[in-house]
Amino acid sequence: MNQQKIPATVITGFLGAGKTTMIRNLLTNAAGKKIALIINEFGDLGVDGEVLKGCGAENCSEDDIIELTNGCICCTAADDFIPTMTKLLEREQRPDHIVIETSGLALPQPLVAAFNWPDIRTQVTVDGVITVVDSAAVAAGRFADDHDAVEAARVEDNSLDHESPIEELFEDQLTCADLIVLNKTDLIDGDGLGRVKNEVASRIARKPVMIEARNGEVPAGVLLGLGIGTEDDIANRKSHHELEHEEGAPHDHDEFDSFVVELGAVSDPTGFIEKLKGIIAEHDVLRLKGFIDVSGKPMRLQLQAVGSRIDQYFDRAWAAGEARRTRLVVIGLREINQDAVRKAIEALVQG
Ligand SMILES: Nc1nc2c(ncn2[C@@H]2O[C@H](COP(=O)(O)OP(=O)(O)OP(=O)(O)O)[C@@H](O)[C@H]2O)c(=O)[nH]1
Repeated sequence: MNQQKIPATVITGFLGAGKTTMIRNLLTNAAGKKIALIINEFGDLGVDGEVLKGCGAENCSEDDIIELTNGCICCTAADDFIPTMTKLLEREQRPDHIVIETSGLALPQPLVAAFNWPDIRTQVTVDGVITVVDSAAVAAGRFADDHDAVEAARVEDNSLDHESPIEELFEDQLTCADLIVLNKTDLIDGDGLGRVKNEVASRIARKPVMIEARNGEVPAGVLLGLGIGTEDDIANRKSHHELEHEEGAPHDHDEFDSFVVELGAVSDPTGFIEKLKGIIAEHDVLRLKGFIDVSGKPMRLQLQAVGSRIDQYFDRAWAAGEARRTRLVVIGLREINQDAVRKAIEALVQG
């Protein structure tokens, strides 16, 4: 039986950071995958929903864009978010990926915790939390382009149960992020970008996984892992080059690199995954996706990692006559040392 779960990505970031712009770009560049969008906006009254519905992307129809306007998604998860997810999962044509755009004031942690709800946990896997940062604002010593507007919205909003000052919210959104998108880099110079990177790094204890973007243009493979050929069929075996030139892809993205590592069976998947985390951190791997052949197990272990978040579950039995193997697609920045990553991963199964 196929027990494939639907990956869900949470996108956070302050008002005006560029979340909607990034998602809009994503919808026109989604490698033919069907995306459902849950948008939580209660401050700016359905504007983002209208913008996104208006983009006419085939893989995300108006029905697939669901707006939650009854309050902050992280404060009302049980009343609003969970029933919405349940309905989405009951649909005959289920999405390939769920994207949740939180309001700029949401705390990601409670939302991520909501994915542990019994009905949801069995059908959906949290792919990752992506936090979009307004680099121009941060370089100028603020967190948002209109800092006062964000603060005013926070103070005025009666539906917010949490009263974190804006700086704490910024830190929470960064701390929870598996991938940080430094957007609006067109508005700053190299020195400014350096300051932004330092500022972001100084606010989180662990090593942040950061990428730079203009107008939220990040390939769907990097952002959501879409179109990355982890399966064996030719249609899915898109090379790095092909991925960059998908129809509708805005630009070529020479700043990213992807490659495949193939291995034999893994006898200790827990130890393997733990060590894989170290390799991901050491080599700044942005995303890793694939499956593991676990010795002696009839099912294959599906694996997806965004930054240091790794999720794994047995998705289906190996078919009769199917060659069992471990296959991982690795995505990093252009500078990634392919050989070193490959050797490090290979060494994990060589005892
Ligand atoms: N110069 C520049 N402008 C950008 C970039 N990304 C987004 N913008 C602009 O910034 C403004 C805010 O972008 P949105 O995508 O609406 O931001 P958001 O995070 O969705 O904001 P809210 O939905 O209000 O929380 C828009 O006018 C965008 O056109 C960028 O990389 N560079």
